Amino acid sequence: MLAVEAVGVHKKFGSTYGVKDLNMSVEQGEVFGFIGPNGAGKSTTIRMIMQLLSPSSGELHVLGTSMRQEQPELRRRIGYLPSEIILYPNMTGREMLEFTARAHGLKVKQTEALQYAERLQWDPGIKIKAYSLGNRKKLGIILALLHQPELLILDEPTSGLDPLVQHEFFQMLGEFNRKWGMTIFFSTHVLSEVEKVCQRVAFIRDGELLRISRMEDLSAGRSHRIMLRLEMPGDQRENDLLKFIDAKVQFDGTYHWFDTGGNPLSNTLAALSRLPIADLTIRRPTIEEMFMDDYRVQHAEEERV
Ligand SMILES: Nc1ncnc2c1ncn2[C@@H]1O[C@H](COP(=O)(O)OP(=O)(O)OP(=O)(O)O)[C@@H](O)[C@H]1O
Repeated sequence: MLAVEAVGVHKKFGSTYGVKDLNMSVEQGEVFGFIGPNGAGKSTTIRMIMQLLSPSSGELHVLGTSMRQEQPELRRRIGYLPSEIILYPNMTGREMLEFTARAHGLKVKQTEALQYAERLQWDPGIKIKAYSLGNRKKLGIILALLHQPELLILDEPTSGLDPLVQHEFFQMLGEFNRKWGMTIFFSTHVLSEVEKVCQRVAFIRDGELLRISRMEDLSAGRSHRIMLRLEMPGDQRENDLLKFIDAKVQFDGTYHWFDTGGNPLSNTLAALSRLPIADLTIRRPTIEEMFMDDYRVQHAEEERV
């Protein structure tokens, strides 16, 4: 059984698409990252998985159940952290925990909620209206975990959490995944987050899923991006050394841009040291650039076939 399976799913809002022809499957027991810029369609997808929106067309299955009809029972098997959490402002954190636990037929002391609170450095004794953004987020995380769900859906879980708490949170996710086989689906726009915990990652943009990659395939053997300004002005693309480093070197009027390709960075730097450098920036490609590179390569291959 798959945890999530989308086949040709579209979601239209009037004349615009939230999601277009989404085809994706998430295995049970997998930690799956869902990456994309603002407005890409991440929350729309998550809201369809959570039955808060219905697909306009296509087939969506969650934990083996079709989303064609309301499936209230399914909610008990899923933990959900929305990107914006709605809470009762006059309750304390502990009262909110008790309230949600009761909805699951549980008492807080039967759950691990207070251990999670300690690990996330969260104080349950404060009124919700007095919580900072980070503390609201921590409460949202604990509420989503309270009933130890089979499938945990996290929409931008780390915004507002400081780095130490983020680290602990990722540790916890890894433990739940290993200990209980919890499937974790989380959306983010931060590469370092998916690198830490995800086995596979999907990239979505403008409502379209561009690609799904295994984490190790995405980052293996990646080149660096170099941005170089030379002492001499003007287009130096015909310079033998630059052509040797990357035959596809580009020039934007001020800077030359190129990739190290499969060459070790030290070889590129040794070659560059023979040029009169005025300014130099070296960076890893962003996740979007990685996906776009893979996407172009894939399409070029498809066109050749
Ligand atoms: N209820 C709605 N009514 C109309 N358009 C919507 C609605 N919800 C989302 N959209 C549109 O669908 C597209 C996808 O939005 P969505 O919120 O899913 O993106 P996202 O990837 O979650 O972005 P963000 O990171 O900014 O939350 C956007 O163009 C958005 O304006």
